[in-house]
Amino acid sequence: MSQPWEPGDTRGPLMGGRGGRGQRGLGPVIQTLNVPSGDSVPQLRHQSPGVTTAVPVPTPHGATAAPHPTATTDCVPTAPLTPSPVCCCVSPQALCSVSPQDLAVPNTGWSAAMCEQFQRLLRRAADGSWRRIPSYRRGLDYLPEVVQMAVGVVTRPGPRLFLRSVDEEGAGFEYAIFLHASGHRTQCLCQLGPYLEGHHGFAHGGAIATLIDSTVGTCALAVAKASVMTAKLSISYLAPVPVGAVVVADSRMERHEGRKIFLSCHVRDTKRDTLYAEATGEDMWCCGDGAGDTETIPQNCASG
Ligand SMILES: CCCCCCCCCCCCCCCC(=O)SCCNC(=O)CCNC(=O)[C@H](O)C(C)(C)COP(=O)(O)OP(=O)(O)OC[C@H]1O[C@@H](n2cnc3c(N)ncnc32)[C@H](O)[C@@H]1OP(=O)(O)O
Repeated sequence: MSQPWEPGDTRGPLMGGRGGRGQRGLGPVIQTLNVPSGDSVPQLRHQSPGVTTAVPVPTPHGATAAPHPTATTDCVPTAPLTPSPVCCCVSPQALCSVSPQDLAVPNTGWSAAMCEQFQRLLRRAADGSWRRIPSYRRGLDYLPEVVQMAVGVVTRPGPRLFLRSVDEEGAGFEYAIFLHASGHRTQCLCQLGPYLEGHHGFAHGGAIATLIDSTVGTCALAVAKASVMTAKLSISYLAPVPVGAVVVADSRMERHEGRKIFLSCHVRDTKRDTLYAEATGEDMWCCGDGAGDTETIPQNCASG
């Protein structure tokens, strides 16, 4: 029997297939999902605390469920976005087999709340104090500054980025990261989809950790301007995050010492009423001596 998917297959076990994202545009809970066995898993809506979300219910014959009540189809950004970068990778044949698609923009899986917050952050970025960071399926592809600083010469396509491993719009992580002009702070607007469920109706702690690690890691990358690795991550989970919730992970560099960058992160709801998690992390320059200095940056990225 053939494997449902194999390493290197960009579809992954529960994914809609190459280029599937953007083609179907059906949102998080309105599709019949393909599972490795070939069975289908229709999505039914389930009311959990504070959110309407989806639970997959296996049936022998999949049915198409009704659209997600919060999904929107007119989720079109009104403010100008950073244009998708031209593919300028070192090995175009290897890296450009899949056309680059910036995924840090609204799709039909984004809830109205997610779209609203995205627009708010775009408006805030209009004065240049923040910028939206494009995001792709493959973490380092098509992003010249990161390709150059992180890996130098790329000879083969990179693996898929964990956060972009689900093609179904709205089913996994939907997010856009904004980088402060100081280069010392990142904010990730994120909607946690039904595939990230842990306890019934709530996001898995590992999903929250992934969100935090990525927000912190992007901040560390921007600080280091070189390849960094997470060396330590300490998270306090303070309140469960409902599946489907829109949250903001806010990370900033606290200081750096030699090769170590010390960062903090807070995950809140968009109204800042609920603090879901707080974290501290240490990222390390992978090579060299770091910045060579000790620096503390408490103030210069405080806006917003
Ligand atoms: C412009 C921006 C665009 C952005 C565009 C975004 C693109 C999209 C990006 C998404 C962003 C995703 C971000 C994901 C980030 C991961 O998920 S990374 C994966 C998880 N992390 C890992 O796998 C790391 C595994 N660990 C390691 O590789 C190694 O242990 C490390 C951390 C590199 C350190 O190893 P090493 O360089 O050999 O260090 P070593 O010489 O042993 O020790 C040096 C010092 O560090 C200390 N140290 C070593 N390890 C540790 C530790 N774990 N904890 C604390 N201290 C330590 C030692 O005690 C020593 O201290 P001193 O004696 O000097 O005082």
